[in-house]
Amino acid sequence: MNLDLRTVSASGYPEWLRAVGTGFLRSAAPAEDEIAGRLAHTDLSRVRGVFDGARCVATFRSFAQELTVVGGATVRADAISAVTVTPTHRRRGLLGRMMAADLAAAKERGDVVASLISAEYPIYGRYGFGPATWTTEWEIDVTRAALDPRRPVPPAADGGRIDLVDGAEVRKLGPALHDRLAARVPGVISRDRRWWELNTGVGVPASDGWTDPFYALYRSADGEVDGLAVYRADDNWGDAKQPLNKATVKHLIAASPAAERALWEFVCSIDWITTVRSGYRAPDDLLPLLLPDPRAARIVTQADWLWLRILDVPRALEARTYATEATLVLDVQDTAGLTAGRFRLDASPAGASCVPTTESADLTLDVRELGTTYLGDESVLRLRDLGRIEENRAGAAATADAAFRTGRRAWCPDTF
Ligand SMILES: CC(=O)SCCNC(=O)CCNC(=O)[C@H](O)C(C)(C)COP(=O)(O)OP(=O)(O)OC[C@H]1O[C@@H](n2cnc3c(N)ncnc32)[C@H](O)[C@@H]1OP(=O)(O)O
Repeated sequence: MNLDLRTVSASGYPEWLRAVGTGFLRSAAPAEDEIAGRLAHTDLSRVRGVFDGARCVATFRSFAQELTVVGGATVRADAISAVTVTPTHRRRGLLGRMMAADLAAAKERGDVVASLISAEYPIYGRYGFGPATWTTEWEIDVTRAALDPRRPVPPAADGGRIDLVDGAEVRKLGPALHDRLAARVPGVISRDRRWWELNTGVGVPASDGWTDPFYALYRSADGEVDGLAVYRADDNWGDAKQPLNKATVKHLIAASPAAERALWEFVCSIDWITTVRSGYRAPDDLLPLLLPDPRAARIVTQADWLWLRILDVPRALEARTYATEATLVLDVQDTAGLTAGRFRLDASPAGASCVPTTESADLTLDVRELGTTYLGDESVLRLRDLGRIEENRAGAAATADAAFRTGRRAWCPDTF
């Protein structure tokens, strides 16, 4: 059987998109408006498919993304999405072929990392990816949170204000707010204009059944837009005529802790709302602890989120800053041969230099583990104790841990 791996042409795109749906267990063919909308915003040179005759049986797409690293700089990521293999063609190495082609092209282009959100944990480690951020979702029983029901809309105390606005206002003001979030939170990924459009109902395929959410903007005392909460509410009444409505937060981003606290307090203060679903947050989000009774917040999801594959060790490690000064020789194993080698890292809070070396290694690790520790979210000591990082010099794991970790955890607010 001839299984032809190739980039997809505009005329082959509808068939490719149909195959994506099949892989994600959606039997309905994509509608015309969905095909046209996606095609207009897709770089076809980065859309790959495997064709069995005329039928597309495997799909893979990547696009350019900026990823914030520790210290606030960004690196260019090869963002991978729409990975599917039709069930009739699974486990014949099609994903392996598509991945090898895409990562080789990314390396050639000079991308520093590849990124993805993994559908299932066991899929991507074999290609050098490791989970670099985690996520937590809470469900809050507002009636148990010990919030004072008489309090006015926060946050009168700091002079800021909250306004409900429409999608057009969010498209205008959201990008600059997001830039400020990206400058301070490692793990944040870029959002282009289309992201803001699709997330405010513009260009959404009719079959998706868009309904407007509520958009709450927080402005600081000096009028700066410091936060945005996007939420929807359901309509649920108890038999005794009590409101039992649930608010589900779709997005909540803030450029200051004051804005973040104010928006959570706001969402937890809306009359009729007795339950708040937080959406996917950093595991150390302010949310549970800002409630007078944090036990009102129950964790409903805790899982790996953004996976990273380092493509260029020196550029990746030089792009970020470190909590302490440290000198470490890292022996990075990479069976795909994309960035293997021994590197001397001279790290400091101001930046780092990372160069190939022949000095003896302090730590030996697979590129997977480097991806997992890159944003400071996983402990080098823990990975050593799991047997995944080899400590060649006593104390090196503790030194690396102190340098790589961050005070607040990395967070990727988006999926792709
Ligand atoms: C970033 C994203 O888009 S995430 C979305 C990923 N897609 C899905 O989850 C949709 C449903 N699943 C699928 O379409 C397919 O199962 C895929 C794409 C995950 C895998 O495609 P395949 O072509 O079957 O993978 P391939 O044959 O190249 O497998 C390579 C190796 O990975 C393993 N593998 C592949 N998928 C899985 C899985 N879901 N769980 C565990 N192991 C897996 C294979 O067993 C094989 O192992 P081996 O090298 O030890 O023999």
